[in-house]
Amino acid sequence: MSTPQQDELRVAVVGAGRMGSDHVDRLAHHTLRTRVSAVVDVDVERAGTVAANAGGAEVLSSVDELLASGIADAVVLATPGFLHEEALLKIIDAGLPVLCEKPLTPDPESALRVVEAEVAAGRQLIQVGFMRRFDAGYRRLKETIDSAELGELLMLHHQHRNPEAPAEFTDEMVIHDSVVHEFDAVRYFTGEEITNVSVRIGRTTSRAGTVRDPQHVTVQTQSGLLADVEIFVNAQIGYQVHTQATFENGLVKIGEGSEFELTTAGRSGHEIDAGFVTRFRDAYDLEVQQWVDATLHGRIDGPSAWDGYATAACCAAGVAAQRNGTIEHVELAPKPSFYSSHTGSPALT
Ligand SMILES: NC(=O)c1ccc[n+]([C@@H]2O[C@H](COP(=O)([O-])OP(=O)(O)OC[C@H]3O[C@@H](n4cnc5c(N)ncnc54)[C@H](O)[C@@H]3O)[C@@H](O)[C@H]2O)c1
Ligand SMILES: O[C@H]1[C@H](O)[C@@H](O)[C@H](O)[C@@H](O)[C@H]1O
Repeated sequence: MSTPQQDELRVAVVGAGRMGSDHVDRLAHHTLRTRVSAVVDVDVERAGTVAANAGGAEVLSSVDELLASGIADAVVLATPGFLHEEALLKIIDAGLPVLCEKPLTPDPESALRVVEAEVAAGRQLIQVGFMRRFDAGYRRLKETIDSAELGELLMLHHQHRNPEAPAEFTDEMVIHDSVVHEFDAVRYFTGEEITNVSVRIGRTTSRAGTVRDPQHVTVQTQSGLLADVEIFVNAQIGYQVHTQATFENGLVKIGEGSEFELTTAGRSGHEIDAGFVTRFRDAYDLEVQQWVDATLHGRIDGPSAWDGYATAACCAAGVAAQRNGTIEHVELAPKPSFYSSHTGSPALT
């Protein structure tokens, strides 16, 4: 377990797929005061290949084996979301801090069990991987909202476009895999809970496979603010995550800019990211560095298990709204006082 005296955090990465391998690379080569002590995957061959990029990391095949080994001070959990609950309960039991990729769990019942286990453990151990809170544009917009320099925030408009969804993507995953980020974003920007969710589905792209795509999601917060999301998971054009914020005295757009704008032979424009790994690279880097540093000091500063639970409750309402075509109320259990002083707003550095 980490102590304030420790100067290097030994991290085990569980799940060596797309996200886990990216985190191994980040921890091994782009993060200070840490090293990857183990890579854990049921596919040990994959774990071995990924561990080779983190010289000296052990290769293990299960969370049980990891916890018995004692070779990690903290865990990055990057297995598919439906496997998170079981792993998190074991990691909490072992008293290890964990950066859990989103979603905390895909449904509110299991998410609440995780929250209750953390409360019973008596200290915060979980940070959820809502990396957008570490994106420079997100942080600047949050500062603008909090400072009230443009007056009151009136509305938020989000566009979330993926180039294409995997074949196994479902309507439910549109909500709990993708829109979960906007549920967290709205809660982060406003500092309020979301009270209701509706989903409308109109024309569908011929490229959509088994999902209905795009979809239009609207949420409302405790004070009445409306926010909407165009979620389009087979948009073809690349990866885009934009937000427009409408204030009483102005408008802010984030995510649409570019450091590289090209004009040539009758065309002008900028490149579009191919995926989240590049669009949010700086945000993931900062997320992981701040998590390592906070963990070395025995703290969790980023999005909490409560944020994971509250967004899971929004997802349940969103899936019901998709199915019923109604405005669905978000049901939340009482918030334990345990989380009352935790804002989940990382320090603005
Ligand atoms: N923050 C983001 O932007 C972002 C982006 C992509 C994925 N994610 C999240 O990261 C998580 C992983 O997604 P991914 O796209 O990397 O998935 P993936 O399918 O590419 O990788 C998952 C890995 O977990 C391994 N695994 C499965 N069961 C296991 C078990 N019981 N123990 C150990 N390993 C096991 C698989 O073998 C695989 O290597 C998901 O929760 C996903 O929602 C987050
Ligand atoms: O799992 C991914 C990931 O969370 C991305 O950040 C999001 O943009 C995608 O829509 C989702 O499928």
